[in-house]
Amino acid sequence: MRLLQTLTRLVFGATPKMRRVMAYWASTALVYGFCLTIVAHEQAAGAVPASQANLVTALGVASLLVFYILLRCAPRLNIANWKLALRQAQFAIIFDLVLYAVLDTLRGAMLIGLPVVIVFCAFSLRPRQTVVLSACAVAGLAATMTALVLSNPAHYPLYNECVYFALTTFGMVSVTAITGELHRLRGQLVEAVDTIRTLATTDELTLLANRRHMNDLLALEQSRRAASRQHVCVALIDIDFFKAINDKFGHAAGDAVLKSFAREAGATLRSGDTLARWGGEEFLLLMPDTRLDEATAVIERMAARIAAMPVADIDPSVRITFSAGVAASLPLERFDQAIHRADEAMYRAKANGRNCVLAA
Ligand SMILES: Nc1nc2c(ncn2[C@@H]2O[C@H](COP(=O)(O)OP(=O)(O)OP(=O)(O)O)[C@@H](O)[C@H]2O)c(=O)[nH]1
Repeated sequence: MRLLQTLTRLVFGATPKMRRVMAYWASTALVYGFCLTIVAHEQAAGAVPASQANLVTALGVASLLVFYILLRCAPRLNIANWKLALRQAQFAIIFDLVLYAVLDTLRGAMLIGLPVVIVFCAFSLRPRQTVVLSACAVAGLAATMTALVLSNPAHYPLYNECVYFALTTFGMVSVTAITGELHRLRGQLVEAVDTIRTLATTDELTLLANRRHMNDLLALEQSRRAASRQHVCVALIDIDFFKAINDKFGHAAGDAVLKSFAREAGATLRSGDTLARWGGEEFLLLMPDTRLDEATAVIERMAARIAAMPVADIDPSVRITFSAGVAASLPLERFDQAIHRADEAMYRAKANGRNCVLAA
């Protein structure tokens, strides 16, 4: 079982992205394999000369190997995915047309290969690139068919080739239009997922992380620190006399205070810290890799900045202060226990006259 896993990782790569790319390559290999089986069948039936059959077989196998190596090495060689997809598609179209010219009774089967190539490009090329690729494929088909009709009109009747050409062109136009639509819908889906992610993780008023997102971050931090055993601190921060601000200046002014608080408090934090709106005028601060004395210093610095913060809509003489409780999360302790101790410290800070930071 482990040997199979190692082999799979070796052949198809370790990352999900690489495995998806290799799954596309494997599908292409299947299609090539099918076409080369037809070539072998026609060679055995004497309809295709051995020299031509061997040449296209060697070309098909070599291209599969070259693209396999390029796709596997693309991240290291810094080659963009779409560039390789485009090259693969261009080669597949030429190979398909060569097979159409080389094969005899089953050559009509090759026509379905052209729309298949366009479908394969649906998620890697831009609509304009796909349109140009389709147009080139149709032009190539027209040139191949013309050459065949001119070289041997008895074997390649003009009427038959025209019917094949018209139907294939119709198929190509339809598939190209559908891939364009798919591309547009995919763009909309990516945007919608982004919006949903933002709505699900951000507090609408303050634009800080919301409580749900903070709970996810705490769970993530819990598993991370289980391995690292580093110091982590949490702090609960509650704005003082917030009800009085609402009552005196109105709810909109209260909202402005919350927004200003979030902006100014966020500006005092280090890159690894996360401040979330935990409830109405209460905030939870998560400080990874931080000792208790460092955490207390961070919050005191924040208090000084908040006290100096001007807020639109309220009397400039009113200073905003907060009370905070900070706790170090003990090794192997769940975060909710540390948050509970920070909460108790915060209530003591309130009872002590507010506008202070107390460690649990
Ligand atoms: N403007 C505004 N007010 C809010 C929001 N969420 C909660 N509040 C108000 O915040 C106030 C909190 O009041 P209290 O819990 O009594 O706390 P406080 O007045 O700050 O008193 P202490 O915490 O003891 O200093 C309540 O009046 C809530 O209605 C909000 O999003 N916007």
